[in-house]
Amino acid sequence: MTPGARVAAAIEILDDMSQGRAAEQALTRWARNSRFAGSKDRAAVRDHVFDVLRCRRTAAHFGQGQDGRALMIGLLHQQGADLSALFDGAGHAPPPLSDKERAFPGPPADLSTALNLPDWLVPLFEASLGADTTATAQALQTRAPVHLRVNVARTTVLQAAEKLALEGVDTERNSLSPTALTVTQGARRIKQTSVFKEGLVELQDGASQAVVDAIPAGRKVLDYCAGGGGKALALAAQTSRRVYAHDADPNRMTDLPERANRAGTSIAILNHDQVLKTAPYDVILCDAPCSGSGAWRRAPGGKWLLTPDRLTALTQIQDDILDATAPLLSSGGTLVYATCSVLASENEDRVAAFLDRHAGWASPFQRRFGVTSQGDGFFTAHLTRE
Ligand SMILES: C[S@@+](CC[C@H](N)C(=O)[O-])C[C@H]1O[C@@H](n2cnc3c(N)ncnc32)[C@H](O)[C@@H]1O
Repeated sequence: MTPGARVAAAIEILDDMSQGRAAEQALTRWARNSRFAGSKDRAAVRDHVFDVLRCRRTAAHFGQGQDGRALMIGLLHQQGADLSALFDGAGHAPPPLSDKERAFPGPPADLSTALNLPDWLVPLFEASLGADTTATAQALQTRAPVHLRVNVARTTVLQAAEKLALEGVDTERNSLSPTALTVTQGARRIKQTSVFKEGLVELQDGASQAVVDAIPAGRKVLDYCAGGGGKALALAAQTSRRVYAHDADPNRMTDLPERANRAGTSIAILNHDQVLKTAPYDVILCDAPCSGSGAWRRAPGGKWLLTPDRLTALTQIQDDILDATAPLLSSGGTLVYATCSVLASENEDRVAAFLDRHAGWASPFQRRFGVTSQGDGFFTAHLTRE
């Protein structure tokens, strides 16, 4: 496909999404109907669509509209692309720009458009992030870096990096975690490498790894919101641990046994009754469902779907999860709370509310991670009984 044809495909997909289809569904639908598209074409089209999702408001501002064509014109204008070369009507490229489309407006005057955030979220970002608000919102508009966790139970970081380089994946050390590598070249090849297939590395964000690194010693560990199991696998790589995984939605853990097997470790999956029967635990990790605002580079659709009501509902779920797990902790154990959110209402406020509800508890450790090249926005707090 020509660069113009890739833009036309992104326009088609964005228009499909305006009918209520999720990005992944719309991309899959397009790919199914476009067998001529090679893997590089699909990746380029996907990048266009996700770039728009990260910068939807400025794209609509510069493109002077909300449809796929306007959004792509606005995005490409922002990116400094040569629009007349892409919109030339040749082959499958979109038709040339009209005079109106070429009359680009100046920069947006209002802050929420400039920051590419919904209006209601700007005060929450400001209250949570203060002077870091603009930098965080801007970071959320960029493509997410790719990080790997080296399975140090099976290899060293140096050996993994050398083997990856031989298979065309270049990496450098990530400052947030001693097990983390940042991919600098060849990210799309990772899953085809023998290093990945043999379980020597896993895809995992740097800050997510740092959250696990900070978890205190303790043999019996319950990952209560295990999801896909990224953190459970990182915990299981610490050979001193026995890791149990639970999730309210067991389907989310379907791949976990196979991933644990590939990593040469094992994780016991527990349903709710088994969680109660197996208690107490030395450590309980509550990587709670959250807005995902620290990871909106990866899943930008969430930025536009979050509502004030949904955020309030999430904070109630976060409180409920902490209340449900606190009694399952052994004496001297640590309850670890974590989110990939940058909002204080999901982070420090939840810890404060927990301490208000539970006399005799303290939070000896809290850490926030900003949205950077080294990791997503995360928060973690340790809760202990005094
Ligand atoms: C942030 S994700 C977990 C990500 C995972 N820990 C990882 O590192 O890959 C949150 C998970 O919490 C689960 N969840 C939601 N409500 C829950 C509840 N009340 N009890 C347990 N898990 C819950 C969701 O199904 C989701 O998989």
